[in-house]
Amino acid sequence: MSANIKKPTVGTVLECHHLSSGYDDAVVIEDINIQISAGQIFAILGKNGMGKSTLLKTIMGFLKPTHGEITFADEPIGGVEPQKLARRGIAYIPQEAAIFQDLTVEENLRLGLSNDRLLPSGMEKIAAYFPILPKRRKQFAGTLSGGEQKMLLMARALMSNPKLMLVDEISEGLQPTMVENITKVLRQLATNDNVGILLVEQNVRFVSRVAHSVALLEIGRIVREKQLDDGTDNEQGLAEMMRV
Ligand SMILES: Nc1ncnc2c1ncn2[C@@H]1O[C@H](COP(=O)(O)OP(=O)(O)OP(=O)(O)O)[C@@H](O)[C@H]1O
Repeated sequence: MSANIKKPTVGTVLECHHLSSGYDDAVVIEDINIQISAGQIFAILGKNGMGKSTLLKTIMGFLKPTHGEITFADEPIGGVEPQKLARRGIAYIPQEAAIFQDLTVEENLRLGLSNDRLLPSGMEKIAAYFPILPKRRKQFAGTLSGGEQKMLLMARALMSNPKLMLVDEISEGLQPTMVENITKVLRQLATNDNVGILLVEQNVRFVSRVAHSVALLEIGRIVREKQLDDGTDNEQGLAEMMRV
């Protein structure tokens, strides 16, 4: 797996510059500075309540920055509505299983499309990444297993050919084999499709295998950063970074 790590070489897709945000008067994330290139997987590690989801919600336009800037492909996007950002190429995969349980797999996937004519090419792409989903296209999404529902969430995001993916604790509650599967898919998306990926996670093992770069978030601030080395076991180093 790690032998496939591609060093990011191309332009910046996302930049947060002195970004702060929160809810009403409560500042939750403060002075966040990150830069993600096309083809790079950047992970933010943090324990419960540190502000990981708040960061993604701010980038995706659900919350307005109280300070600082966010740029996507060099364009400022702070406070731009989520639907507009989705059309511009940002896919958001929330922590909660945000699929429509009473719709079929295919109907859920169609919701990721701006134009129905793109369905065949979208399904082809999904078949390559998640072969099980086209086989289940007529099945109600609510009857999929928890892991399959996460796959469907990711697959729906892929239907729009995103340039940037914001992924909130995708590994939570998943079996190790499913986590491995998702690791492969994320790596391929970065390597083959040049997607920039921002993950927020608590799962050190998963992050150590999937990410190129890691930042540790503590009470809304990035306190440490680390580049992960190709082909070496990064898990112990990351676990130590979490502890100190
Ligand atoms: N809608 C909200 N209104 C007010 N405070 C909120 C809201 N959502 C989250 N918070 C607070 O913001 C802080 C950070 O929450 P956030 O969900 O961003 O953390 P997290 O790192 O994603 O945690 P977890 O891993 O548990 O999901 C917490 O103290 C939380 O209580």
